[in-house]
Amino acid sequence: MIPWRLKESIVSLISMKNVCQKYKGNDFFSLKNIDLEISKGEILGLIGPNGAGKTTLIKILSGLLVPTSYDELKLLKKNDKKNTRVGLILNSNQLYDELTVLENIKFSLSLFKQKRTMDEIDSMLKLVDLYDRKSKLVRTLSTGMKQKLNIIKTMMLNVELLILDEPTSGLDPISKVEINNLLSELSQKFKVTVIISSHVMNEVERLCSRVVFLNKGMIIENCSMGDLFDKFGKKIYEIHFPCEDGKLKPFTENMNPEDYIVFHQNNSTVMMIFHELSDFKKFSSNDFIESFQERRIQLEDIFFYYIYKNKESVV
Ligand SMILES: Nc1ncnc2c1ncn2[C@@H]1O[C@H](COP(=O)(O)OP(=O)(O)OP(=O)(O)O)[C@@H](O)[C@H]1O
Repeated sequence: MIPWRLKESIVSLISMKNVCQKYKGNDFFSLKNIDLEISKGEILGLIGPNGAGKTTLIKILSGLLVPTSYDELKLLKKNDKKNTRVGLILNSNQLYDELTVLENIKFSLSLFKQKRTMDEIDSMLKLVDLYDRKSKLVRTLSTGMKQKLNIIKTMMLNVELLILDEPTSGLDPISKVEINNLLSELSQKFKVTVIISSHVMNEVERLCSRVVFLNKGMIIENCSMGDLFDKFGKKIYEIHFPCEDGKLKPFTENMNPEDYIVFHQNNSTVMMIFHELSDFKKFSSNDFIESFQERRIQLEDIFFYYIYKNKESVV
């Protein structure tokens, strides 16, 4: 079972205070005043719209980028044997297509001066159903198989922190589920800390124990998945109106603006109400409404909430 709540004995793996990043030539900060603690064993979901700063943060976490300024920056350094402790899997092919599956693993091990027995390699290959393909050239693998190989190859380096940028991008729904199951299994089996940056909200919701929400370079939410859903309640009411904002006033005038968002989608105005709605009959029975739906709240709804609140779109 995926843990929703963080365990009591929290050991901090990474800690940063007031981290800022401004790229050369930009007149804005890509990251602004970032305070973040990452604990051992957690699966952290990094979410936010395009350009929010997720990749920039990942680069800093993996030591690829030194931020413009910071008050504190405790990252995972190479250990005494000079082995890497951070595995970074970017949204690109990090394999050698003209080498076999096994050769790719062996090359990676030798590059990072790590040793694995053939039994250990075989058991990892079996874990991801690639054992029968170990002598095949990587270019003959599907995108999903390549991603699985990328992940186990990195895990065999004994990393303590695995960072993945869009790990399921370009994969079919089955492969997506398989990759997420693999990450969950690896986290539990090897106690590795996992950070994933993703736009696929239902995956983050299912996989991650904590979520960090970035917007315009700032952290606007950072809490356990359980606490986030406690905050927003269990249900959501989604109401579609014909596209005439003015007519919404009778519906919204007695409501707390913090409880709902309004935005346009196709030819409709969509209203999402986030807390128990006392008098929802007035919505469901109104002729003016195109559709009224009561459903379980999802992370994607909360994502919408933060984005539209940030745009001050409340009617
Ligand atoms: N090397 C760079 N030089 C200048 N600006 C950059 C550079 N890298 C990123 N940026 C800018 O910093 C901001 C944050 O970019 P970043 O790639 O971190 O966002 P992101 O959340 O990963 O976006 P996406 O979801 O689209 O991948 C953007 O405005 C981007 O244009």
